[in-house]
Amino acid sequence: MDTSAAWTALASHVAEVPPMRELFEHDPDRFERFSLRTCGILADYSKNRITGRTMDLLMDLARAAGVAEKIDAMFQGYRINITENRAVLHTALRKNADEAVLLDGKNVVEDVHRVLSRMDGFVSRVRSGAWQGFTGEPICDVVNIGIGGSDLGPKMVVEALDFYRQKNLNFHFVSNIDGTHIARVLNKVRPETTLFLVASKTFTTQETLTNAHTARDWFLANGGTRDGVPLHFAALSTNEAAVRAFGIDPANMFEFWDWVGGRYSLWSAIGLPIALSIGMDGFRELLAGARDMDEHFRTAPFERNLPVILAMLGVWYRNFHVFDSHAVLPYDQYLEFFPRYLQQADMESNGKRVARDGRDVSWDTGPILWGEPGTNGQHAFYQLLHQGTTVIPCDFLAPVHPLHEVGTHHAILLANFLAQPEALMRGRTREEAEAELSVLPPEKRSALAPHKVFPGNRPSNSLVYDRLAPRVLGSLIALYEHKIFVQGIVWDINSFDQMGVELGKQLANAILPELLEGATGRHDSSTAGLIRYCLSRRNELEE
Ligand SMILES: O=P(O)(O)OC[C@H]1O[C@H](O)[C@H](O)[C@@H](O)[C@@H]1O
Repeated sequence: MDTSAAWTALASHVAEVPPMRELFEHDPDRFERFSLRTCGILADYSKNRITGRTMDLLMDLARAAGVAEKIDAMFQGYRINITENRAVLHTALRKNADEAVLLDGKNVVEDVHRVLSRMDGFVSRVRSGAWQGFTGEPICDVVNIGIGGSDLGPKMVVEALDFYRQKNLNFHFVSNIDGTHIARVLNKVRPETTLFLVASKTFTTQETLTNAHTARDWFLANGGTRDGVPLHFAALSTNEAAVRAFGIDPANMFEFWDWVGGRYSLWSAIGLPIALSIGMDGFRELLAGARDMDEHFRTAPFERNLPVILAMLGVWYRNFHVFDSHAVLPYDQYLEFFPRYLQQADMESNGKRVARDGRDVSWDTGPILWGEPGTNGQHAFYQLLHQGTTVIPCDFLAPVHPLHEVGTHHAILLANFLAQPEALMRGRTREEAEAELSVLPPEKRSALAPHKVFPGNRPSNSLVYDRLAPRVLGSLIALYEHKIFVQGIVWDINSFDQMGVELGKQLANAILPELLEGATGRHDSSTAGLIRYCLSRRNELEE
């Protein structure tokens, strides 16, 4: 990859791009040239270190990497997850019922809509109160027990769309094996009125099964009856045998399939908490928004294709400027969990070091992704964004309209949302800094001025949508999914496995009996020392 003509051309082009301030001064149409409206989102990518030629070269690289062919292959259900020999078909989860996607000769869209209509029935019964707990009371609290993709997506969307939530239902998400997590939730709910959704693609995940057992024990110890279990426990999974073995009736299981990656699963039965919160119509709107973006991604020419553009800008920074991280900064409190959700989507997908053929890559792959809502972040880490020695490309997101009616908050929020990318791009020169300090005596001025200089030329994208609603949220999430996909193609990695999470799990399984039985196995002196310390300190504390 890094020896291709497109790659080499980009490598020598880096030095040719003037600072952004200059580019804006010389081109009054820069915003028009480098912005795009699609799927309810205005994306301004003009505050990037790019010229028209940069974009041409980046699109050459995308073409050389075979992005167009790979997009087709994904949508058609080819087994592009090569290490697991699986298709990658989260896009089939949002197809209309009259469309078809064939996998091994079977139309998977039929399965998708069969499960959607089962979800529909369940959702309306729970929301209307027709679904009753073991004492005949309706459900008030839904506790989703899952981790990773079986937690982050539904949790992020339920929170993001809380405005649309049916207000007599409350949602809780338990993921961590740390018992504190479930204990705190169980303290807030009543067994009579609580519905537990055990969400796990594999239904073998230690955290989820442990938490689910704890929830069931709590239910039975607090007045719940064995006959009542089916009224209070449902499973969202691909693994019917394991669901049965756990004791959940398959009638209460909402199914999905191995061609849905965990981090791409919120569109499947894993989205049941979303549907319970905003209703099935809202959930279908979310799917429709993702479908809008799928269509855009599949059909728009690369030059006007938002996921491709954002992906290639990311490649530009990661590989040709060697910037390590990428910040996602929603100026929308409802998107509080969006960066955290994207961490799994992006870092589990593209945190890879071998190419598809198993050879070590000689180029950088996925960046560190992180972020917090604005304006909070401004009062925490933006100092580094503006004046630190490292450059962090940012995505700023904001709604034009708020979903509340409190005072002038939204204008202030938007002013900040607009000012930060401007400040990052423009910076402040030494002369400007000195001019601002003109009231000071010259020696004080020159002592202070360097601290007030902002280098500027720091890149960002701004994404603006009307107001946060299911449809545009669906488009936004799918935008990032496809961006990650394109980058994985360019980096020639398999974005769809996650083998890097295995080793730690295996070692934890080896250490657990040592902690329970008090014997130390074979470890390096650091790990052995820590185990010994924990065991002896625990004994002392328990005395
Ligand atoms: O849904 P589950 O099978 O319980 O998996 C939950 C999570 O577990 C693993 O650690 C994977 O790295 C994640 O990709 C996955 O989302």
